[in-house]
This record gives sequence, C-alpha cells and structure tokens, in this order.
Amino acid sequence: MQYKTVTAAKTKSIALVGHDNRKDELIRWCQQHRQKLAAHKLFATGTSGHLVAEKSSLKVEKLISGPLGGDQQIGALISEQKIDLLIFFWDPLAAQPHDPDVKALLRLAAVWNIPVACNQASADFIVNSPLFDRAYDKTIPDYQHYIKSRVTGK
Ligand SMILES: O=C(CO)COP(=O)(O)O
Repeated sequence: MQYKTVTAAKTKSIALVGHDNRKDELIRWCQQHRQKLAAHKLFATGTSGHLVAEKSSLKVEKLISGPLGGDQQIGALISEQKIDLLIFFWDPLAAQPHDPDVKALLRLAAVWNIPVACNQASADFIVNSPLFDRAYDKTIPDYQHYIKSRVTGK
C-alpha cells in the first residue's frame, strides 16, 4: 500500500458511539468536555446521538442506530475521510448482535489512521492533546494510486 499525507483541519469531525452499558459514561464524558467538543462537528449513532444531544445540549448529527446500520454509516464516512476522530465506548463485557459491524468500524478506523478512544482515559488523552484543536498532518492510504495500480496492473 502506498500512503499519502493529508491534513485534518483544526475543526475536527468527531464520531461518538456508546454501547448500551457504556452510554452513561459517554454522556458524562461529553458533559465534562462540553466546551471543547462544542467547537467541533459531532456525529453519532442514533441512540447515543439523541442522548448526548439531550443531556449535554451539544449539536450532534444523528445517524441510524448502531444495530440498524449506524456503525456502518460511520465506517463509510471514515472511508470518505469525513471523520477525524472516533470516540467509541464499546462494551467488552456483553455480546452485541451487530458484532460484525462493530469490528468493521474498528477495522476501518485502523485502515484510515483515525485516532480511536475505546474508554474514558483514552478519550481524556485525546481531548487534552494539543493536536485536538490544531490542524494535523497524517498519512492515509493513497486511494488514487491503489485503484490505478489495481486497474492497470502497474
Ligand atoms: O450499537 C452501537 C454501536 O455499535 C451504538 O448504537 P446506538 O447509539 O444507536 O445505541
């Protein structure tokens, strides 16, 4: 795979996702960091998004609920380079009916070099990083090169 450098803008697009047993933790984290988060564009799976918006007054673009396709929507936005950060409080202690979608989302975040926080401590490190409010150069797969070499065999 060939890679290229792109710049994540100062204003980030942040995806917020919490499994049911971890939604309270996600909401508390959003309330705690409300001021910092308000400067960015927020997306979330359906239930998480409604709850975060209601309980923190943050503006959130709500996608479909996770088990009905929301994880896949966020994955698609990541592959279109429309998400810069993923805060995903997934549940390590309960099986999810849509486990393949959860894995797919985490896989795409790894493919596209997206910082991921799976718990409150990681999320704290991310939100307090100087890079959180600043433009950031990162490497991602060079799709133009990838597709050209697949099509032409060169
Ligand atoms: O299931 C989820 C992520 O895998 C979250 O979806 P909801 O926010 O709709 O509960």
